Amino acid sequence: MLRWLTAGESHGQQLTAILEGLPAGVQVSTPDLDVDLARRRLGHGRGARMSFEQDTVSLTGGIRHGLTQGGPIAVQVGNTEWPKWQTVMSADPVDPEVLAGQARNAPLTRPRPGHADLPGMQKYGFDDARPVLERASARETAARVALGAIARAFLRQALGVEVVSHVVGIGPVVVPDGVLPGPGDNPRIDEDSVRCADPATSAVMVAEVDDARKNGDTLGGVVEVVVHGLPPGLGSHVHWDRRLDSRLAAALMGVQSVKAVEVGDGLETARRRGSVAHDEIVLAPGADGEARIQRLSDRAGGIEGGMTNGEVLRVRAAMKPISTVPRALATVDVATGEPAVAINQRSDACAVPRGAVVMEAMVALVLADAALEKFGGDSVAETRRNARAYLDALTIR
Ligand SMILES: Cc1cc2nc3c(=O)[nH]c(=O)nc-3n(C[C@H](O)[C@H](O)[C@H](O)COP(=O)(O)O)c2cc1C
Ligand SMILES: C=C(O[C@@H]1CC(C(=O)O)=C[C@@H](OP(=O)(O)O)[C@H]1O)C(=O)O
Repeated sequence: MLRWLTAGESHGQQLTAILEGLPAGVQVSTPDLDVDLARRRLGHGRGARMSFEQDTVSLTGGIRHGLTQGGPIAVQVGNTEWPKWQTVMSADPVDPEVLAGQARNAPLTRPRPGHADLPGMQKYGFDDARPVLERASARETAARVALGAIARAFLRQALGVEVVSHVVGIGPVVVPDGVLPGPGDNPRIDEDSVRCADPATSAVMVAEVDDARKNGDTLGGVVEVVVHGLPPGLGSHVHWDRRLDSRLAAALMGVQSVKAVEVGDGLETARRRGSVAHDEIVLAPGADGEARIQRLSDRAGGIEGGMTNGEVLRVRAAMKPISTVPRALATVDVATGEPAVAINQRSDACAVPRGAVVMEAMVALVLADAALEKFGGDSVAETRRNARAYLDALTIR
């Protein structure tokens, strides 16, 4: 079983993440994590912080000379702004007079509709939104992306699996049907400022973000994660919490701002008749010339009965618009009980392109867990052997 946890606040010293259960021998080092962390900072519509945040990453446990050792892997991602926040975010008590002189420490009492501020204050008994927004912030996704890079390395080395993503919608602008990134397409898609695989739609998305920003507004959208090279049989039909689709949905829904998850053609499938909703099975010659099982379509998004079916996996996550709206929304000042406008500090205008990289990380972590459940292995070589033996033994393939 693969387990992972993150800790740390948006303006704290650093984020910390632990990944436990990965086999030994996975080749991964700091530059691999840097690549994905840098991808997560990009995107038209990003806020000011993403232009200067460095995401200084350190691997502090579980990896030696570029290879995993089989023990828990510890990762730290430093926050560039820590020097400015070290008094306000100090773990240890600070002299109240020193704190009183810190403008940054002024209580935030005008909760933002759509953010965690108000329910978090009510639940944890705070009269200041600071402790809530510090942990609710999607800053935490930097830690998940660092772990996702490790899971990605494992999937690639053990199974030849590639996880890619693209933005399929920003606000009302959506890509045409049929745009599907191939296994090596991430670098090309990363070059597009909204991570859209269709250049014509990308230009309209950029204009939409510019228009929202000009009008003091924010946008959400939809990302699709596409996974190539998965064997059939990851996940299971036998119990709800072993289904791969339920595990993917929980992981994606657990990303800040995600409001819906769709597997394959999802909602559209519900509107179709059965005769045109499923993926018919045929025998056709494979690369080696032998007859192999193939599908005439991939409407299911590569999952049937809670298991991978050997086709390309496609999952979508819908992100709501950023809740720190510059044209600030109505709220109540919880200190005075008077009507007010919500807190509005610097913020992303649209985080969908960055969100796509986070979704990749979550999908990679869930798939690495499912692959280890199916194939086991204390070394990546053992996982690889087990997977090969399983595939070779399939009577129907
Ligand atoms: C990558 C990413 C970046 C985000 N950036 C911001 C931001 O700059 N400002 C903001 O108010 N919300 C931002 N959000 C969304 C908030 O974290 C989210 O609205 C908050 O957690 C409450 O949403 P929830 O109810 O879905 O958890 C971002 C989300 C993601 C995934
Ligand atoms: C810091 C990140 O995203 C942050 C997510 C976020 C939120 O409310 O979710 C609010 C903003 O934080 P700040 O006000 O410090 O700029 C974003 O920048 C990051 O992704 O690394």
